[in-house]
Amino acid sequence: MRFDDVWFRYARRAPWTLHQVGATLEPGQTIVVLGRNGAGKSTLLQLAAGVLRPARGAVRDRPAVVGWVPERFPASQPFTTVGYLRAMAEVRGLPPTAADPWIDRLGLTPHAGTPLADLSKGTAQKVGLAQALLAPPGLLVLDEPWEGLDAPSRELIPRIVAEVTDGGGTVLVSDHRGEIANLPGAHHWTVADGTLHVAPPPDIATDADEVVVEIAVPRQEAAAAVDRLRAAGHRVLRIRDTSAVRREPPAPQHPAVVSEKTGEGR
Ligand SMILES: Nc1ncnc2c1ncn2[C@@H]1O[C@H](COP(=O)(O)OP(=O)(O)OP(=O)(O)O)[C@@H](O)[C@H]1O
Repeated sequence: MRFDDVWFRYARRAPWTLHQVGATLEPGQTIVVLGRNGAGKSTLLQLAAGVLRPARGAVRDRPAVVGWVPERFPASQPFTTVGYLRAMAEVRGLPPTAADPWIDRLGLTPHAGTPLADLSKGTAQKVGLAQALLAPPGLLVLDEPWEGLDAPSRELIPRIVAEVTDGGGTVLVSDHRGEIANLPGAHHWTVADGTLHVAPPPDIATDADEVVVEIAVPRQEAAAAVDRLRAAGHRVLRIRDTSAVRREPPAPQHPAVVSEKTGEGR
């Protein structure tokens, strides 16, 4: 997918919010969008998701399934949590019960019968996250997904991001809270002065007494391996699924988990 010389403004005579945006998003990539308040991060994400349309240029080759989590989930809809998510599953062409695993995983079960309008901000955000994940997204767009979430839910975000990219999806996420450190290997895009600046993933920073050990594990064991490594005090720096990036057919490939022993029990 790519931004092909995209220009956008909110009104005909208004100054351009974004101009001359050109960038490519590859399958399997995580891209973190940085920038000061009002720089245009949300605007860029909405253009990526197809919520906004460019005034000039185009967003090309957008994946068929887009998961879009806005900064504020619009909770003023006449549904309960379970009613909304099951209806969204049907909109996606799925059985209504496809919503149930996400209700469970995101800790929404106690709120299943609660009207959306009565949910706390964090719980409403989780409903927004669940609806975006009902069908595996080829593009997942997360606008400040950590906002309002409790600590256990915040820890879920990097894991969900890794699952989407491991499956060959692309994740575009904005971040002004510095949670970016939890998405190792992500590309950094910065929006400033109405334009987009693209940078490759920063080099892995290591302490003088550390080494990087690359290991490969079966795909279905990757999440458990990451959990075990972290529990043992290692830093997991990057999860790479080269098969997904190259669009090769699913087979017994081996995603690499890069781990560092800190020696300090971090
Ligand atoms: N619906 C709108 N109508 C008019 N102007 C808008 C609209 N939404 C955003 N803007 C303006 O466009 C600019 C970019 O806003 P945007 O929300 O994309 O920035 P942001 O980087 O996401 O900011 P924040 O971190 O505060 O969410 C800002 O000047 C904002 O006021």
